[in-house]
Amino acid sequence: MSTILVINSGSSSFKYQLIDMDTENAIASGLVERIGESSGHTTHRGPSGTSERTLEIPDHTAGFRAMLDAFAQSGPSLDDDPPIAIGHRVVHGGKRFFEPTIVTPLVELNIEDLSDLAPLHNPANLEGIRAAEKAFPDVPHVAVFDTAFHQTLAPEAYTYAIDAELAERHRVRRYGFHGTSHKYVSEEAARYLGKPLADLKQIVLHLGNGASACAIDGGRSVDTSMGMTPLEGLVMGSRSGDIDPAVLIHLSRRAGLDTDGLDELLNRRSGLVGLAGRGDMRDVTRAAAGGDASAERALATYLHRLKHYIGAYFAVLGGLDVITFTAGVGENSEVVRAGALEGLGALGIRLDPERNAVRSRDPRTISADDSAVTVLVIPTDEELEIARQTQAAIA
Ligand SMILES: Nc1ncnc2c1ncn2[C@@H]1O[C@H](COP(=O)(O)OP(=O)(O)O)[C@@H](O)[C@H]1O
Ligand SMILES: CC(=O)OP(=O)(O)O
Ligand SMILES: [Mg+2]
Repeated sequence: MSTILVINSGSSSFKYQLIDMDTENAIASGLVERIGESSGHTTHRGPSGTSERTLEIPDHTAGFRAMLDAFAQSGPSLDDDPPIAIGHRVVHGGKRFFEPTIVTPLVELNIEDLSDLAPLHNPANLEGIRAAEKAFPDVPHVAVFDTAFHQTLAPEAYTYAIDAELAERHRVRRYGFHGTSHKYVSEEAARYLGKPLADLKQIVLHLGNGASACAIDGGRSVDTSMGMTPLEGLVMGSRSGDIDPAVLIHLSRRAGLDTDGLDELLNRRSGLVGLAGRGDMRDVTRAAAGGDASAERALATYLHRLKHYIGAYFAVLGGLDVITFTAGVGENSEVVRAGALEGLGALGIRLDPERNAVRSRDPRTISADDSAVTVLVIPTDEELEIARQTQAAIA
């Protein structure tokens, strides 16, 4: 059996899947959570069921070891049947990386060099790569970049209107993220509808802990809401998304916040956390339904921003065939889907409330039959997409 192990590292957690490339089925998958907190947690699903452990996981290296222990204890054995390659999600590829790339010491240096553009993500990605190289020194490691899918953005979509020379020197431009997910989901949408990708104007709303919108024309990313870093755009779990840049100037002058303080504010104490004191959309929608005023405000702000991007991308695309919701919030929250599309009948967007209420792990249509724009829910599978690209890179 040829398998590929995929590591999708986040700032305080990582997900993994061992995928059989002949069938594209996950033989094992799991989650290592709360890395760096006093009690970490692992969940491993393998052929013999699900096993969980609570233990201290100080860093991603320890997290990787905890994953190897889970494989050793609950199977399948990675010693008896080692993967043919390891695929790694790397969030920021800057201007250098547009393709899945076999990891070398030079590639690692470049990923490290891009860390200040993705401080929550690239250091964790690199730590995952290094731990994996120690455990599997004899197989190729492939980096698959979140930024790669957005290489098709036109200059007017990636340019910030500041001093051009300064921007060039400091690599300031829109790169965009979640590209692996936007690519996978937009291709799945075309497949589900039985229509050529080349004929479709699509908006994909990737709403997880981090969230981004993407306008896709004929399979090419033409605009996306995240920017130079994964901070711009939509309201997220703990990130602000769009904000008047002068707010930073004001807060540094009047509230005594230095650059680290501003970084911490915008990346960790903003978004749903900043507005409602909690970053998980399940808690926010529950509290809002119970009449909690700050949760109501947080949800309304989140939905207003989403609607704003849907309208903007309709205009950028010059028409629209499909809107697809994906990732944790997009796949699971009927309240968010309904709220984001409420009042968009004039754009030909009409939800069917009964279809929207269906809970399922399958791709599904949630728009009404008379809706000009088809609205879908499609579960993302970044790990499968990374495995496919890893296989192509080593072929
Ligand atoms: N039933 C649900 N209703 C609303 N939100 C949900 C539900 N299930 C999961 N979520 C949201 O999904 C988020 C995680 O999404 P996910 O795509 O796994 O994020 P990430 O990959 O960024 O960690 C959680 O923080 C939670 O807010
Ligand atoms: C790029 C990004 O924000 O990723 P995540 O949603 O996994 O935090
Ligand atoms: Mg994610």
